[in-house]
Amino acid sequence: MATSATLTTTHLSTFRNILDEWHQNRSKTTPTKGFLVPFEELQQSSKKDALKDVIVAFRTRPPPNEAAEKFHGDPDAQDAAETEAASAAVEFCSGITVTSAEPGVFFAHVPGMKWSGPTLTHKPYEADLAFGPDVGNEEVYQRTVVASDILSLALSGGVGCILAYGQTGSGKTYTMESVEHRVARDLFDQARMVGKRLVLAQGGAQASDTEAGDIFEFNVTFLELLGKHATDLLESTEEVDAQGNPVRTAIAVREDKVGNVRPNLISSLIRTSEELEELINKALSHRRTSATLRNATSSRSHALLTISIKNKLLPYADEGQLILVDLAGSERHEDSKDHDKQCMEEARDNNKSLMNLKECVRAKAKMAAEDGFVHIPWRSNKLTMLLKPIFDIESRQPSRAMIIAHVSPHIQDSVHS
Ligand SMILES: Nc1ncnc2c1ncn2[C@@H]1O[C@H](COP(=O)(O)OP(=O)(O)OP(=O)(O)O)[C@@H](O)[C@H]1O
Repeated sequence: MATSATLTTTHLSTFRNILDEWHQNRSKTTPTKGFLVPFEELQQSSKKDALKDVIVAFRTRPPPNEAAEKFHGDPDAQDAAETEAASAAVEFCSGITVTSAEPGVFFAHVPGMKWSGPTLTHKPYEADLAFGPDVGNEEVYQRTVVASDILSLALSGGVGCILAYGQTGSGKTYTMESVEHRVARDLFDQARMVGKRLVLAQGGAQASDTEAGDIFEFNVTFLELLGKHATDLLESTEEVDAQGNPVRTAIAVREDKVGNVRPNLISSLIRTSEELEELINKALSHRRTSATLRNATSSRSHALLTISIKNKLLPYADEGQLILVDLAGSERHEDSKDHDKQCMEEARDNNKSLMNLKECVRAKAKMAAEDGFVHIPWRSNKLTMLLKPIFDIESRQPSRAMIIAHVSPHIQDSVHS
């Protein structure tokens, strides 16, 4: 049985004691194994064999500083107001336990109530990787994007996709923006290396001055999907609506006559890391944010950055694609109850598209594991239609999806998690 928010707050100290005891017992029985390769050795590591088509990583954010301090108890907190503030803060930090490890697991500590008093059920969830609150953005990037070799896959004509998934306020944009900037930093160096190998393989002499642009052409689009409405984040506009949000041209998301989903977006030719970085900054500054109960700067939309990579040496080869997706947050009913009608509809459409995405990811993972046919319902939603290169089983292109699932540390979110 799940408890209400009030009940959770009332029994926080009991929950904290149960949790402390659980942590003590767990450390005796299950030593944490940690990551297979230490961070310092990651760059040299060649652990790239047997990569899966779908890789899932958990990430949790640290609680705000003052909440962490209060969680460990303030013996001097005497008055009721202080205790109440401590209780409110404590809610932030006791709902889950994520230990950084590979393979990874997170425990949701689900509060409940029995005749004998408050209880916590410790539910484990497994994934390929897990990042606790102490792991920084560079390490997350190295262990996900770099270790899964997604840039090389896209440069070799495949489709690489990185998705940040999770509840609103759980840290998706924090992760994804850092991934986007690091991809901008690394893509052209990686392209130069892949390009040189290609020139050699074609019997050409390895020219030390081969540049990424000699071999590849990079075109970038940036789409925002809010509810059912798609717009182009690279479109500049001065016009704003009654809420002060920029008014942009609606973009149709549909299959064309030959089955491609190619929305009519501004496509920018990019030649250097700096140009890509500038474009990302421009698009992100256009992204709409609004305050929600859980996040003062919630994005509330899906943002898809797509880098198409044409190989100039192999004009008939498939174009590689790198798709970086900062998904809209899933919102519980309680999180959206203060929304106006339009926001409610958007939250409902967002949740629906996320459900659909989950179905497609599960079907793709099942298909990869069983090596047989599984129907992937990617046509049911605009979001999954935009991810057709990943989900279409008729596609000849190899693909890999890395899902970074963000888990809120808040105890009242454990049921949702
Ligand atoms: N790992 C982290 N370390 C430090 N701060 C973090 C971390 N993750 C998130 N934050 C901070 O938490 C706040 C919420 O994060 P963010 O906006 O990324 O959440 P979100 O999941 O994208 O939310 P929404 O779906 O509402 O847009 C931000 O202020 C962000 O800087």
